[in-house]
Amino acid sequence: MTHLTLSVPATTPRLNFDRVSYASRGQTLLGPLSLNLEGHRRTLIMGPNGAGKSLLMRLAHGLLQPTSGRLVWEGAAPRQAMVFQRPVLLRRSALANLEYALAVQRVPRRQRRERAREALARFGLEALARRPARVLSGGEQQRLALARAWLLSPEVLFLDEPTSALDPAAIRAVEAAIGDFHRQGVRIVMTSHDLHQARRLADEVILLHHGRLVEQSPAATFFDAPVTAEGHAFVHGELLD
Ligand SMILES: Nc1ncnc2c1ncn2[C@@H]1O[C@H](COP(=O)(O)OP(=O)(O)OP(=O)(O)O)[C@@H](O)[C@H]1O
Repeated sequence: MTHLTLSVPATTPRLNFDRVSYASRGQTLLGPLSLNLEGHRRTLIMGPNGAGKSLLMRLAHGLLQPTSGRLVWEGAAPRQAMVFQRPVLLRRSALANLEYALAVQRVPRRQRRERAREALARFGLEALARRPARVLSGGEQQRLALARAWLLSPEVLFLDEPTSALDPAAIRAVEAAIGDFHRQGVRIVMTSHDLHQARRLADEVILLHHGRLVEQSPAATFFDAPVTAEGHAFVHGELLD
């Protein structure tokens, strides 16, 4: 994977959750919660299964609308991309998947091939350009999804459990790519179950439990001296009930 030049933006977009909640069929699944996503950080959203991590991400990225409360970007909403646990890829080659993403962005046809190839090379996929995307391994598919996100030039990248189906080598490759995005100036918001991964990547941790915000702390605080009893239990691998 090629290394990227450093270009951290002077200002990072800030997203305010103001008493946001999300309900389905009369049942509140998330919130109400208030928090800010701010600064050029890597925020890891953690919590047990069903805590509401994916819902929080989907609300932040605008895929879901809150049932009450407000989500507000300070200033204009930034360019955003989202990477999912299992990438949704088209039934065509790796290269054609990226060319299609550029076509959707109305990039002129004559520029698409070169930019798509550049993105494949950046994520170490140039040898797989002609291979059908759906036969790529899980790790290769995830790198292709990251390459596709890269082509959107996001200011904020949301990642929902991007490595939970991958082996250690593929996890390392995806984590390295996330680090490159961040060094390039992209704000990272990511969900993970994995405490080791969070220790490697996080600048800040948000802990959810039963749809509630339990703790939002700098990573050093969260791992060394969590503020809440739930945070303490979570960091020590005890089950939250
Ligand atoms: N569209 C929906 N309709 C009804 N219930 C939903 C919907 N989406 C999520 N839920 C429920 O909301 C709760 C939170 O789901 P969410 O996917 O955010 O959890 P999570 O923390 O990401 O869990 P996991 O770690 O298992 O992925 C779960 O109980 C889930 O079943």
